[in-house]
Amino acid sequence: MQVTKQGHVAVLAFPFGTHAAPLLTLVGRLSAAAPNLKFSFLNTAKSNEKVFSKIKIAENGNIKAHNVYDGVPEGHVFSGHPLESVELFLKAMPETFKNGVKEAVKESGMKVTCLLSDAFFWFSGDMAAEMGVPWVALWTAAPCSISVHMYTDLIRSTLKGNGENVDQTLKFIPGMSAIHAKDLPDGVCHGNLEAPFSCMLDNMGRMLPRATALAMNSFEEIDHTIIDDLKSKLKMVLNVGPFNLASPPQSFSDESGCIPWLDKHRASSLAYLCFGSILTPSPNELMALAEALEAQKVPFLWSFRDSSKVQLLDKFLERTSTLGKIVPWSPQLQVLEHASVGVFITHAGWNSISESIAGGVPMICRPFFADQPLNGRLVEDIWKIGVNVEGGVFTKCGTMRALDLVFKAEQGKMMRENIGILKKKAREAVATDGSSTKNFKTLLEVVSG
Ligand SMILES: [O-]c1cc(O)cc2[o+]c(-c3ccc(O)cc3)c(O[C@@H]3O[C@H](CO)[C@H](O)[C@H](O)[C@H]3O)cc12
Ligand SMILES: O=c1ccn([C@@H]2O[C@H](COP(=O)(O)OP(=O)(O)O)[C@@H](O)[C@H]2O)c(=O)[nH]1
Repeated sequence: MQVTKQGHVAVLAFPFGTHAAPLLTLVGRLSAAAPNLKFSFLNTAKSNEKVFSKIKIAENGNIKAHNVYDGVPEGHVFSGHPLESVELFLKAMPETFKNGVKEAVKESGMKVTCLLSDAFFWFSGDMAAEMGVPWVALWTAAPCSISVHMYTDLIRSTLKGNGENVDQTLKFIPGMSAIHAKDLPDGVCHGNLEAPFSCMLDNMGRMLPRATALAMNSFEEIDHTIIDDLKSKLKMVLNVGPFNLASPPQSFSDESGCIPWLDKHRASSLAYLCFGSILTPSPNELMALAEALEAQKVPFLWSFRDSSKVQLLDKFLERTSTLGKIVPWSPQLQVLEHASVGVFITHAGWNSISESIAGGVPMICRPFFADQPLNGRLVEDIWKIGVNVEGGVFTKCGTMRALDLVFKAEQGKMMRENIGILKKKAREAVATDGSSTKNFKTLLEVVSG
């Protein structure tokens, strides 16, 4: 599948969480299929450095990183508020990207022929209209969560007047009868609805109908009801994932020797733990989690990124040095495809869930924020491919019970069967005549004009 058309695609990346990485992966796929297209990848310097070092994109020289202002004033002293850098970045938009596009056009000598942005960037509709080019938005989370943002007004008006603590289900939205109001991201019907991030999500839901296409890191067969409903509200909905299956297998670095360590273990015998690129559980939860693994004698591979907290586990590691291994970073795609991994203890970030499905590994979820509670509900109640920790936080007893459920109970057997079915559907979607492959061809036509 190759197109020869020339053009210049301006790509706008959200530099927090794991958003820029899947967007760059998609750009790599598009560039390989359309080698005469130039891609200007606009992102903060810090995020560009991270994603371009980790993602080995087709070296055809047509993808160029452009650093945009991150919104942090010179000499700024951070307060330590977790959202501060995000809100500074949001405040500086869209000027940061408008300036970035101007520079990319000047440097390449080519007018922009398509705008490809993270779906968060609702202002891309106006930017694309001013340039007279298509706007393609990429939603890097689950189909269910973008649908929530499309229905924000209806959710707010329907749930209005019910106390914050009244637990309502969204039975008035197609495909969401099992979703609870408390599962929703902050900014939809709870939290500070006037906060910059909440306003961005609200604007996104209003502006997406102007997008020429909404691309998603998912596959149609995962949730036909919601995806069909999205198609009734948007011009074009193109599920072109799971990205980790749709892209050709990449060489990967395994500096900590994870794969050789996994090779020494029996099939479905161990737990893999990772909480994404932003989060680390509290010290109390870390200790509870460690005690549960030790008490159950479950071998574990733990990707633990927070060097300031890892010493909390020193004593635990001394006692369990023959049981488990802690690493600062793992080749997660390859780990989840390894036969020895029997359960993935995760924060329920979408990329992690998508990769666990691709690997056929049931999950124990401990959601923290954003779309993670919603993803945890999908895992436990809709797809039945895992469980959420009791009470929403790691305790020694609750985690031991969850491990027993997955490894020893009949319910765990059912989870493995269910995720095996989803894994098969995901692989069929990216096969030569699969739904995601067909959608990618359509996306390529839109992007290449
Ligand atoms: O990095 C983030 C920082 C922040 O302050 C807020 C968010 O919110 C979301 C989000 C919000 C609402 C929603 O419906 C989905 C996501 C973030 O998205 C992250 O996306 C990942 C997939 O690309 C993954 O699903 C993570 O769990 C989300 O946190 C990031 C940030
Ligand atoms: O040791 C690690 C930790 C994370 N990841 C990758 O980081 C991403 C985490 O994305 P997710 O959406 O789950 O969570 P977020 O980072 O957005 O909270 C996934 O693609 C993982 O494969 C990885 O490769 N190795």
